[in-house]
Amino acid sequence: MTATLSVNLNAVALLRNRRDLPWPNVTHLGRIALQAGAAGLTVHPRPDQRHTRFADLPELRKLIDTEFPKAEFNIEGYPTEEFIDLCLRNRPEQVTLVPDDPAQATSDHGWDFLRHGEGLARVIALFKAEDMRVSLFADADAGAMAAAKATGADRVEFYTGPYAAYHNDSASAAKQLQMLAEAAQEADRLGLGINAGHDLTVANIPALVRAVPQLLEVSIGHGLTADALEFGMAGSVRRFIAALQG
Ligand SMILES: CC(=O)[C@@H](O)[C@H](O)COP(=O)(O)O
Ligand SMILES: NCC(=O)COP(=O)(O)O
Repeated sequence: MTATLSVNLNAVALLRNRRDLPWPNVTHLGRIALQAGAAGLTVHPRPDQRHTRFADLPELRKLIDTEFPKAEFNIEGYPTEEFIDLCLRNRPEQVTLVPDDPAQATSDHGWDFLRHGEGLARVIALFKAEDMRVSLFADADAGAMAAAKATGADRVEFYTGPYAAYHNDSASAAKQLQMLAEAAQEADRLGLGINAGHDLTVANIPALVRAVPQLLEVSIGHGLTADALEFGMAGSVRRFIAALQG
């Protein structure tokens, strides 16, 4: 089964925020992405609202509900009270919990499931009681998958930054792919669904989907937005979907 594409709109929002002007329109770029075949939209509203703003979320929820009822909304973030409230108010199909400090420039590691498992389990139970699927941002570590499963999460999202970083070093990339493949096999054995994301591109996706055939969903923002500056949002969504087909 081909992994689905969820387009992360953070980079579009960052461009919008440069001026006090309503363009580029985040909701309309999301509409174009869904019209072009994306299966869903992702945002990671950070506490400082540096890119995606809290006010963007109800607009994206309304877009999916009224124009693309089969699409999914995926909200990513660290489970503060503010984030939990944002999710309860905007009711995403999927919540992806990420262990980011507010000061971080971007997401750059997965959860320490042994250290944070109990707290995660409480938040996960809350979201699942509201019929939201929960995914946990995870490093490619097969040995951590049992602790991830014990939290009650539905899926893990493997952090693909370390793989993507070696775009000019095939031996190191191969090692990262092996770690991803082994972690995915263990997650699958335990009944965890498998997502992936961070720094994915048209160039590095085919090897990833070959190494991780269990992949259900990729969420892509930075590389797709950069691609869209050249090919347009609709063209880039089609390019990334083709890359997912291997
Ligand atoms: C969790 C992850 O890797 C990305 O989803 C995240 O959205 C990146 O955040 P920025 O867009 O703020 O870099
Ligand atoms: N979860 C990954 C995501 O949503 C987007 O990451 P990136 O493609 O902006 O690096």
